[in-house]
Amino acid sequence: MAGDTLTAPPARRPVQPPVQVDGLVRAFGARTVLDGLDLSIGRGEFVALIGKSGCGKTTLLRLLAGIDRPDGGALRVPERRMVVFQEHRLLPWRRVWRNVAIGLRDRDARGAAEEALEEVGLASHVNAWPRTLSGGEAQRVALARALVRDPELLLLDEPFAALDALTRIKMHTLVRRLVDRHRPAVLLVTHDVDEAILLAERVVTMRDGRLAAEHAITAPRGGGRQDPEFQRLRATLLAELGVTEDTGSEGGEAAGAGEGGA
Ligand SMILES: Nc1ncnc2c1ncn2[C@@H]1O[C@H](COP(=O)(O)OP(=O)(O)OP(=O)(O)O)[C@@H](O)[C@H]1O
Repeated sequence: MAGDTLTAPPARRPVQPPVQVDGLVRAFGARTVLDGLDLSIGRGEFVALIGKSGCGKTTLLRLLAGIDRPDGGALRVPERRMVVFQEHRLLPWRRVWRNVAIGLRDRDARGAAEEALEEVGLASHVNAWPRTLSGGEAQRVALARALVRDPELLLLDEPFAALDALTRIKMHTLVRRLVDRHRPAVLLVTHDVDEAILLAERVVTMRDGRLAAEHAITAPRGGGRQDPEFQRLRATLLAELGVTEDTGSEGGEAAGAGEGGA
């Protein structure tokens, strides 16, 4: 009879999310910036973090990057993690490919760098000097430098904030394509509500040192700003941030970038 021989199904280990943060605390003097923050990011998940200026977004990102240490709580992050900052941080005395290849132990570091540069559309700039690049090109090199290391976690700290609106739109498309291909877990810190909705799968907001709310993005990708779901979420997020849409003003500085759709 079927079932006589009972073979236990192979024990399945629960899949641990690459990023798991529990009760994170970080204080600077008397100011507690992170006050028991919890966050988890799944494998290949793209999370955007928004919140008023000074609420602690970069502080959290620096802790995840391992640049800073927490005062309390637990933090689990993958070993292979890379950060792209608002400014490109390229070394001006090294050619573009060498900037990408810095610290690579591969025997063919140059080949790997060239491949990554091709992926971001800069195959023709392999031998260029950083000072000859536009802002958008330099940020693409910074992206190539991050991706060439095949990170399990990609931390993006307002990487598009200093770019003009058109370049920003192109960067959105590029980043989404690269993330779809490489599938790292991503945390994007941004002031731009539209950017958060267009790029992420989940948007979390931060207030008083903790996550205040989270929203799964259900707006269809490529639906653009006119999509009703996009509009609804945008209004919700702006309200959470205390932004009055009429004037576009608030205590912080969250706003849209003027994008028709990525
Ligand atoms: N090393 C430090 N020493 C002292 N205070 C700090 C330090 N780093 C951050 N802070 C303070 O912690 C608070 C949070 O800063 P953080 O840069 O994380 O905010 P943010 O949300 O990223 O702001 P913004 O959106 O303006 O970039 C601020 O009040 C800041 O002055």
